[in-house]
Amino acid sequence: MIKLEHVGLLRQGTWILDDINWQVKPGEQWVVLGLNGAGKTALLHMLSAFHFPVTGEVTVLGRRFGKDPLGEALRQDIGLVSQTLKQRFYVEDTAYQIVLSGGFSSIGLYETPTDQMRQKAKQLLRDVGIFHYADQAYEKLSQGEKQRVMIARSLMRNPKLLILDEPTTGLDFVAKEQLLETVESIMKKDNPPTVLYVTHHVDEILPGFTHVLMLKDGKVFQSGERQVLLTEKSLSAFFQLPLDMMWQHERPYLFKK
Ligand SMILES: Nc1ncnc2c1ncn2[C@@H]1O[C@H](COP(=O)(O)OP(=O)(O)OP(=O)(O)O)[C@@H](O)[C@H]1O
Repeated sequence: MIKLEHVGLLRQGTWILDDINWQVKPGEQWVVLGLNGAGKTALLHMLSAFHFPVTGEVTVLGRRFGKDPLGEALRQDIGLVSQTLKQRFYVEDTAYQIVLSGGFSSIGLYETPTDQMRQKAKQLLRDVGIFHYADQAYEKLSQGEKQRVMIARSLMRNPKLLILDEPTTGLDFVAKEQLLETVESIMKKDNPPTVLYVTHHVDEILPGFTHVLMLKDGKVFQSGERQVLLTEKSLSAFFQLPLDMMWQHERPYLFKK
């Protein structure tokens, strides 16, 4: 699905990604964990071909950067939900219209949707638990509902890769848990997309995630299976703090010692 070999990205004289080696195989579900400024967003934007590496080789969904067509051709297969790449919508657009527009490459509904697309948009609204807000103007929805609309929208074109960049930012506890439930349910479906879930928070590593990439100062600190990596020792070293870890409902929670 994804292969990065010795990848480096330079911005204003600083390597914001430095010698990244990372491979994501079909069937795996990944969390990308890192503190502020670790390079998580830079990495995601590279996978979506918004950044090109200065060094190394990047292959995403069988397309090798510098060799195969990228841009829209690649982004067709990637669902990206990111605060930094927030799409602009018309104020009066409803949740349903926004989800439906995900079936097209343009932001607005300039083309005529098929019946199949309309059915699909409705089903996705049900899947993310906000069908009852289908006709509500997007602008009037809460942050959590907006995020779920954006996730439903990103699933309209059956992406092979679904990238969620800090999707719980700004959500209250209830909205955050609802969003996490949505993410878990997407991963449990038949033939789910490969999810890359970016976060600062260890407790968002849901049971459905199989692997974790720990990114620090633009470098891979560790990467591998969730069960192997999530230990007090490795997380204490990662955060440079002595930590206690507790598992509840198959999710890890950290406490400073
Ligand atoms: N265009 C740029 N020019 C210079 N520095 C940049 C540029 N883009 C990002 N950076 C720097 O690269 C580093 C990584 O940024 P990035 O946004 O990828 O981090 P992040 O892990 O997503 O952080 P956060 O969790 O705060 O969103 C930061 O130190 C940032 O200031």
